[in-house]
Amino acid sequence: MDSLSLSGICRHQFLPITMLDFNQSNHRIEKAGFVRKPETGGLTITQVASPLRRPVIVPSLDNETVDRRDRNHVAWTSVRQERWEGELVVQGEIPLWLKGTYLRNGPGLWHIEDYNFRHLFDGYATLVKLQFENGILIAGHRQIESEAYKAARKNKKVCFREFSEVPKYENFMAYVGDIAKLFSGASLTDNANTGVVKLGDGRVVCLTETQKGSLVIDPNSLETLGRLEYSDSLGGLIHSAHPIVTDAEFLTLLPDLVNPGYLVVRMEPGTNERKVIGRVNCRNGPAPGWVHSFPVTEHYVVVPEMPLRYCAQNLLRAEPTPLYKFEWRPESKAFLHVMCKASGKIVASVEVPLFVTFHFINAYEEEDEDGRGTAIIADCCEHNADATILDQLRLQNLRSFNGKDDLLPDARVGRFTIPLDGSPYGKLESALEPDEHGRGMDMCSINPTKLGKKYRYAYACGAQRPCHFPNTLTKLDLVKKKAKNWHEAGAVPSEPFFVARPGATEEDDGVVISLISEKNGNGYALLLDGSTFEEIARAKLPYGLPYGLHGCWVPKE
Ligand SMILES: CC1=C[C@H](O/C=C(C)\C=C\C2=C(C)CCCC2(C)C)OC1=O
Ligand SMILES: CC(/C=C/C=O)=C\C=C\O
Ligand SMILES: [Fe+2]
Repeated sequence: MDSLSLSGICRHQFLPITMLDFNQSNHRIEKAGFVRKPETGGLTITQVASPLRRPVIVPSLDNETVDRRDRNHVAWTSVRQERWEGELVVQGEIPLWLKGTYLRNGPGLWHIEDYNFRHLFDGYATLVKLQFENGILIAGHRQIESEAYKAARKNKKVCFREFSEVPKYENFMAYVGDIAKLFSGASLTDNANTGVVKLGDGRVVCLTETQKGSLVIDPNSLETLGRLEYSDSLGGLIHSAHPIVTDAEFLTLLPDLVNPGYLVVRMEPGTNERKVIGRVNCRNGPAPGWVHSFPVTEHYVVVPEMPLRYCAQNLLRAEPTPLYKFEWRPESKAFLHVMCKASGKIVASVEVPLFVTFHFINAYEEEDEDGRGTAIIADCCEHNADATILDQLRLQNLRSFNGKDDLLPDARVGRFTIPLDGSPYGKLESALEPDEHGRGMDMCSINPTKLGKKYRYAYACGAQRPCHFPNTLTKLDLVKKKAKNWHEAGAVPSEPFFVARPGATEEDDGVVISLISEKNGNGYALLLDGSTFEEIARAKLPYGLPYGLHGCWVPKE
């Protein structure tokens, strides 16, 4: 679908409710109805029209006026306008019990003026919503108004330190000044582009790795309401991008880069105060391992100490390194620490084989016949101890897929066994044969009622080779050690998100939601049955959206 046909389709099928294009402040309009192609730096002019017959952006990396659909996948192309909302036409049937809003966050804008970002994780946050009620689906997206995003729009340049992008310094003194601001956190980004969570008190918060990037949003309008200011004095600048959030608590890890270790903290609903449960000192190495996520069981928090360590030197650099703010330190080894949630005491600390993970899937306690805990099982999307996955997520690599070369490094469901009898070593094995899911594995969800408990099913993205990025939706049966894969040629699906049917007794009784970015530039919301993993509904969006990372469910009360 091109932008000209968008106008017709929108009026008849998508019923746009609101729309705002980027042209008003972000991109120069050469003349009415024409825009400079923003990602080229070239002068090619493309005529476009929007549902309201105002000019909108057709982002392209090409320097010629060609059909961009053949060249650059919409998954890796900046979102074309600031916001949109409208009702979608549904093919199939949305279950009537599905009442609420699925929110998905992710980096959706990878350029400022003519400057193009390099890494997937640098993009300014785009929040997407799918509101389900009575079989009707209203969709929308909107940019999150972080200080970093607003400053970049206003000043037409990167103003804060992002995942890999840093502001361009006019001279050495400006660089030194910015480094000084790094220690206070002032120069760090608040671009909350990673996840979105609903706290027990109803607040909905978008998150990233920086603590200042905890932004409260309105789940209906997607408006940015303000920063969640933590009222404690725990300090530190960073935290895990994936807190464990339930109606009862918000648990997270605060890495300590000065005295290598992690604080395990807990925040009650209705407060902004995190309280320390306990501290884990690193067993090895000059800095803590990256804690993008961590798992919990019913009684314990598992703190991972990966050989992929934060690196102060790389943090200070003006240009990205292959491992960005991290470094690979195999000699520092890998450990898992187990902390009792009630007492803060460390009950186990074991060395494990080297590993690399972004995402833990779940964890649970194993017991003997007398109900005594014998071990903890912790599952994660494990990248075969190869940190190069981080560099594979450069946009140039993602955009360069030609349908032939197979560049996605192998990954698996890594299953750790942590003995609770004082043994010094833990085990790491594949939970199922990785060929079951094409040796790709990331972006996982489970039935939230199984959090910290023995579970059977997980949903994630696997791979149909050849590919550069996970491209299947996969249901994992961890008991039968089998996977069922959904795949559509050329499509990039985002994290399959499981929503349980109210009153369900079976673990997989529910739906799985994903947003699909298609090869031809289109996109749709997809609903699969959680049990059969067959399609139950899909609804075409007015235009394909960029890839997004993590989501949450806000039930309608
Ligand atoms: C994954 C993933 C990437 C994205 O990260 C965003 C930022 C701003 C991360 C910044 C940093 C590190 C990754 C390491 C230590 C310092 C700091 C600069 C805060 O969010 C994600 O979830
Ligand atoms: C997209 C991704 C990690 C996202 C982190 O939040 C990993 C994909 C790897 O295969
Ligand atoms: Fe993540």
